[in-house]
Amino acid sequence: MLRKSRFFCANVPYTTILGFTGGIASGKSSRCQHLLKIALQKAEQPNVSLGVSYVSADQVGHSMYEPGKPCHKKILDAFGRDAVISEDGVTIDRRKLGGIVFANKAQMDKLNGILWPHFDEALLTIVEENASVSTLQHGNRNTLIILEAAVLIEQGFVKHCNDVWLTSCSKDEAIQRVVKRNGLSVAEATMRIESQMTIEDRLNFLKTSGFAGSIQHFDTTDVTLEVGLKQVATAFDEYWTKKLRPMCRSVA
Ligand SMILES: CC(C)(COP(=O)(O)OP(=O)(O)OC[C@H]1O[C@@H](n2cnc3c(N)ncnc32)[C@H](O)[C@@H]1O)[C@@H](O)C(=O)NCCC(=O)NCCS
Ligand SMILES: Nc1ncnc2c1ncn2[C@@H]1O[C@H](COP(=O)(O)OP(=O)(O)OP(=O)(O)O)[C@@H](O)[C@H]1O
Repeated sequence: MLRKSRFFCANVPYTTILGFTGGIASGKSSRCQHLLKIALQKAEQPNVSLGVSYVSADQVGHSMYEPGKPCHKKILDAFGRDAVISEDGVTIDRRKLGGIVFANKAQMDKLNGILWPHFDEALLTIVEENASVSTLQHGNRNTLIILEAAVLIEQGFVKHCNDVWLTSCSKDEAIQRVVKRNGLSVAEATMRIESQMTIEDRLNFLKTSGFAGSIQHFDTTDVTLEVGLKQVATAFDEYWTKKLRPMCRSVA
């Protein structure tokens, strides 16, 4: 069962976190960027008091092991300095680290064991900062945070989300996209894809774990990017009309 979210920000109580998750190369980023654009357009309508922000859990994850941060030293100690250090001798080389962890589940578990205990705190801090800026600086009564996170469910941040949108595509399609985009071999791409939950497991978790929010799933296998983005716009129109618009009216 999902534990109750402890997300509560005293100054910014009207925050909606829309979690966006899905497998590698399933189309999250392109859809999130489109969602951000259309949500910002809605927020500009007359008599609407809404701030909109985008948070990338990937970027937050990277920032957690910048030089000087506690996880930097922990990763060097756990994986060996020579195995993961970049040419500058200071920063951790994500390509090297990714090569190790995506090839071996035990190594991935080791990395997650270092980072994930601090991930909630790191993400909540960014969410609260965005919500505070929206409310205190821009005077918005409500804030929508679009949170893109491949491991939203695995890591547990889903408990803080009001609603969850997901992308998926077939394994073959994902392999092709990763090979093309990341220049990896088919075997390497397959290992990355297999290191994550399947869409069936993700949907099953949401439906059986007590998650109370709405769920929207986009299968991107056989749709062009253009059609895929239109699907997102249509889904957001409904989300806007039914959920956000009623609570975002500005007070005269
Ligand atoms: C493994 C790392 C070094 C690879 O870095 P790299 O720059 O090559 O890739 P990037 O960060 O852009 O991730 C690419 C994709 O890999 C997948 N991925 C990343 N971390 C994980 C993970 N812990 N478990 C499963 N899949 C992951 C995601 O689909 C992500 O979109 C990096 O992703 C990392 O530090 N991951 C651990 C932190 C984490 O859990 N981040 C995910 C937040 S959603
Ligand atoms: N519907 C689609 N049809 C064809 N290609 C697509 C489609 N959606 C996304 N792509 C392509 O697949 C690749 C991955 O897309 P995107 O970066 O949006 O996925 P992602 O889920 O954020 O990936 P990752 O988590 O690995 O960063 C990109 O090269 C993108 O152009």
